Amino acid sequence: MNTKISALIRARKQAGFIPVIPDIKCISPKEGDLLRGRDPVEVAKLLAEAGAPALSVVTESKNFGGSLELLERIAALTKLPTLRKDFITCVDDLKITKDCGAEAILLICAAQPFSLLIKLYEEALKIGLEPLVESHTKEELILAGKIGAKLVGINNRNILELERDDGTVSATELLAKYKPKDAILISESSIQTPVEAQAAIRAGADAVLIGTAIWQAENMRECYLALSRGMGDYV
Ligand SMILES: O=C(O)c1ccccc1NCC(=O)[C@H](O)[C@H](O)COP(=O)(O)O
Repeated sequence: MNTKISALIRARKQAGFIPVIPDIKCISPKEGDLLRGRDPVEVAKLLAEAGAPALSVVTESKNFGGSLELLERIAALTKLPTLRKDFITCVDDLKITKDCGAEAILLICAAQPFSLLIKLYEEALKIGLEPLVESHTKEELILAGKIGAKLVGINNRNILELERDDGTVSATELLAKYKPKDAILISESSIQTPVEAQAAIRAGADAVLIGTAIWQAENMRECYLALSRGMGDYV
C-alpha cells in the first residue's frame, strides 16, 4: 500500500468528514491500561472499517506498552497506511520500521539536534517512509518548515513529559497559524470530544489523531463516528 497519509486525509476531508487517525496505544502514562483485555489488532481492524484514513501505532514499550510486533501485525492486516509512533533516533530505526510494513514514521522536532532531524527526514523519504514531523512550539513548527515537511503534527501535550501534562486543543488553536505553507497539519493528543475535534479543524488542522478518548469510550465505533462527524454524545 503506497498511498500517502496526506492524500488519504485530503480524501476523507473532501468526503465531508473530520479525518480522525486512531492511535493504537496499549498504555497511557497518564490514564494507565487502555486495552482492558481487548486485542489491539482487533480494535485496529474495527477502526479501519469505521473509516480511518490511517492507523497510528505506538511501538514504545516502557511507557506505552507497544512493540514492533504489534506494528507488524497491524500493518499486515490492513490496507491503510500505518504510522509508527516512537522515539526514533537513528537511521536503523527507519529501516526496521519499513521492514515492519509501516508507511509513515514520526519524527519529533524536540527529540534530537536539527542536523540529525534533517538526516532522518531525508533518509525516511529515500526509503519510502512518509515522515510526520511533530512540533509542540512555534519554533519547532518553523523548523518543520525549514526541513520542507509536508506532513506536520502539533502535539497538544509535551511528549518529553510523556504526555502527563494537561495539554488541550488550545495548543493547536495557538500554533496552527505557524504551520508550514501547504503542509497537511495533524492535531495530536488530548482531544476528547467531537467539539474539540471540530475546534482543532477550525483552528487550521486538516486531521486529528486521537487515542485515549476512543479507548475509553463504551462503544469505540460509535465514538469514532461521532468524532469524525464532529458531533454526538461523546462528551
Ligand atoms: O507523539 C509522540 O511524540 C510519541 C512518541 C513516542 C511514544 C508515544 C508518543 N505519543 C503518544 C501519542 O501519540 C498519543 O497517544 C496520541 O497523540 C493520542 O493522544 P491521546 O488522544 O491523548 O491519547
